[in-house]
Amino acid sequence: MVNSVHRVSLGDTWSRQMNPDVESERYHQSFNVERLTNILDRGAHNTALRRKIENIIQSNPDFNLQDIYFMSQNERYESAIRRKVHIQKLAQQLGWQFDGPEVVYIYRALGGDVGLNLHMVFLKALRSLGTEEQIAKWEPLCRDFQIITTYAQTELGHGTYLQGLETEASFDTATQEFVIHSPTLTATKWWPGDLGRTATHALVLAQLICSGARQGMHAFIVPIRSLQDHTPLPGITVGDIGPKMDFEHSDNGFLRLDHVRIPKENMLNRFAQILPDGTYVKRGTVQSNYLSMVVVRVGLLLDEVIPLLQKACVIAMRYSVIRRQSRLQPSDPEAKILDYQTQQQKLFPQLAMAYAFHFRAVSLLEFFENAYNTILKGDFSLLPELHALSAGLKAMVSESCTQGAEVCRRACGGHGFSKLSGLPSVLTRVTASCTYEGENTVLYLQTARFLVSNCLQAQMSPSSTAQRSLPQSVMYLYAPVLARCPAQKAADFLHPELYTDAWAHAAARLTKDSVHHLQTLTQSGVDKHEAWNQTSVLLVQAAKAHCYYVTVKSFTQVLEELKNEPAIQQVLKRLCDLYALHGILTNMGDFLHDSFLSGAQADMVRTAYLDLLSLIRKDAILLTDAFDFTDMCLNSALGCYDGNVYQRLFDWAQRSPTNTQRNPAYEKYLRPLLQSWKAKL
Ligand SMILES: CCCCCCC/C=C/C(=O)SCCNC(=O)CCNC(=O)[C@H](O)C(C)(C)COP(=O)(O)OP(=O)(O)OC[C@H]1O[C@@H](n2cnc3c(N)ncnc32)[C@H](O)[C@@H]1OP(=O)(O)O
Ligand SMILES: Cc1cc2nc3c(=O)[nH]c(=O)nc-3n(C[C@H](O)[C@H](O)[C@H](O)COP(=O)(O)OP(=O)(O)OC[C@H]3O[C@@H](n4cnc5c(N)ncnc54)[C@H](O)[C@@H]3O)c2cc1C
Repeated sequence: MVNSVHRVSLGDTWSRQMNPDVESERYHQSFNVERLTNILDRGAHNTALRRKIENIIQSNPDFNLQDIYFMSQNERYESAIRRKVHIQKLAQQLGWQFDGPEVVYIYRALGGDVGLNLHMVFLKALRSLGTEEQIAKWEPLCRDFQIITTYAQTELGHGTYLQGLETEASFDTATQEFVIHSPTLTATKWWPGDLGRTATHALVLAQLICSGARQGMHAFIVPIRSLQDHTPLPGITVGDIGPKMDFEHSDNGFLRLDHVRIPKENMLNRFAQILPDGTYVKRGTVQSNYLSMVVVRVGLLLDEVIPLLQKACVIAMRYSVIRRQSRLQPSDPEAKILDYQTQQQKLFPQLAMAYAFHFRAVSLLEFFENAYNTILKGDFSLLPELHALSAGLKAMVSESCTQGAEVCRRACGGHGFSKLSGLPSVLTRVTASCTYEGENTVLYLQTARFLVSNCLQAQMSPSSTAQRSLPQSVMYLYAPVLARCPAQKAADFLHPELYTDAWAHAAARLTKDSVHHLQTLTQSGVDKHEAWNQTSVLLVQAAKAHCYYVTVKSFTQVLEELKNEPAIQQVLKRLCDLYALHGILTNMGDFLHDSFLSGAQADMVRTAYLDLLSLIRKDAILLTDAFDFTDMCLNSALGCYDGNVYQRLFDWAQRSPTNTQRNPAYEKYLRPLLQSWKAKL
């Protein structure tokens, strides 16, 4: 079997010997797993390229991920840098583009455990905010790693509120330079990855001051370390921010700037420029310089966040078919824990979500690819919708993937608490994504702002011409919404149109309620900002429902495109149904609130949902196999393709330094303690 050989750790002797409990799950295939993998990869050619890269990585000992669970922070950092440097050498030898698909696949193969990730964030910001000449100057330096870069925006005192950033960039007309300065302790840059011990240049986001006026946040390329000996340059204080919950392989850092001078050309000028006399010339809005965050938010869903939930699902699902505990019938052998309905209820919604988010993120990426070039040319018409979609989806996906990863971890019982399961690392890593690139609540509120402004527009001009000009993703706000769900039996809830309408109804109702709440407050004399704050819990709820709706809608569109592949369509439809219905069940209050659903219909939803669990059960392992993670990438004793969990857990534990080194605590404390009683025994 070509595929299984690809997936297993070739160095492991037991990899060829399948655990029969996992093997039996693969006997009867109701759909073509390879074809589903190709769909997820967006083409068989991508699957082939990805596997080629994975084989190169897997057979090269320089990329070994063994033992990372036993490493200190320093060791993790050093090994991540080592891997990155090897990748760079390999890319040169094999003629890969430095930001080509190969590099994305290497990142995946190594579970993201590579250094210098902020280099790509810098590059995305350069391409978004720099002029063509600036890109032509700096991009080759990045490509060849003549410089190592980071993105330094967040400060000790501010991360979310970018208007509050304190770092100053004052233009000096006499020398035609910017003076970059941290005026207070709270202006210290804090958190940027690769800053603490590595970067030579930082893209510093600072308040531009020219001719005495503050012009908002702009981006400046600032050299921070010597290219000769890597020491901090004059005026620079830089270091590592200390231990973190995860991201130990990355040296998140701090940076203080004491009147550091940089040339005028180092301000990224796509959307704004300073004339030699200090006149400020604007080509966009203050928020144009936020574009790089939109770009990064879109990219990290498919490259970083969603794969973490997919991995958690693979690990927990494979473990759940080899773990046997208790009996379903007193006379039966012990049951696979995946045969318990409660275990299915934990894991299958996470699996459905992993698929739903994947397809939603692909659709967002396609929208982004269409909008991005027009935005770069100064046409901002699609930017508000792109910002609202990317902010809301980043928030929903990271939050749900974090919750999902924890569900998967706990579903593995005690072994899920062991780092060797791979699950704690998945969890702590995905947790970070709820905060970086925009804290989630704040991002939901950005989406809500877009919903409110479109809802108000609809109220003001309800004509059909006005409605047609509205952004695609919020059209449903204007469509006549059914007051009651028409379902009469459980099977009716398996119609994609029915549950998509249900989600549209809930999202529209929550948005309209928020708008009504805002209007009632302002009409009663409450200041509009205070009214916003007093409505913000409702607004976040509306934004979440909107994101759920667009995700359900994307998934149903994917199903329509699979009309000619009935087996795959059927298995994915079950996941789509489960995703939509699980959301309705867990937010039932929103659907009962205005009697859109009746109590009897709520029971039908539950019936349809529970029936789906047993249907998905027989395909569960194949659906996780389709993600096609290699054992190396999973790095999990519980999640390996061959299912040899117990042998692996035992063998990996032997490698712990605590089992191979002398115990200093015995010499220092335990021996004296034990020996003090010797005379009396
Ligand atoms: C590869 C994996 C490894 C992991 C790497 C991790 C790397 C991590 C890097 C980082 O974390 S970098 C730092 C990221 N920081 C943030 O994301 C900060 C979050 N804050 C913001 O985005 C903004 O400050 C804010 C929350 C949007 C608020 O900004 P502001 O107060 O200026 O705006 P508002 O008054 O709320 O809105 C004004 C107006 O502007 C529109 N808008 C806001 N942001 C954008 C945007 N990005 N693009 C386009 N438009 C935007 C907003 O909708 C308003 O429009 P109107 O409603 O007035 O039309
Ligand atoms: C692993 C990691 C890597 C990072 N990498 C980088 C990097 O490379 N470069 C970089 O510049 N930064 C980086 N960051 C910083 C990150 O972008 C910020 O921490 C993030 O944007 C959140 O900002 P904050 O810390 O100021 O949170 P805060 O805004 O202080 O959030 C604290 C609480 O306040 C609430 N809150 C704040 N404002 C509002 C509001 N207006 N309305 C309602 N509630 C609000 C939030 O919802 C949250 O509950 C990184 C962070 C992490 C954890």
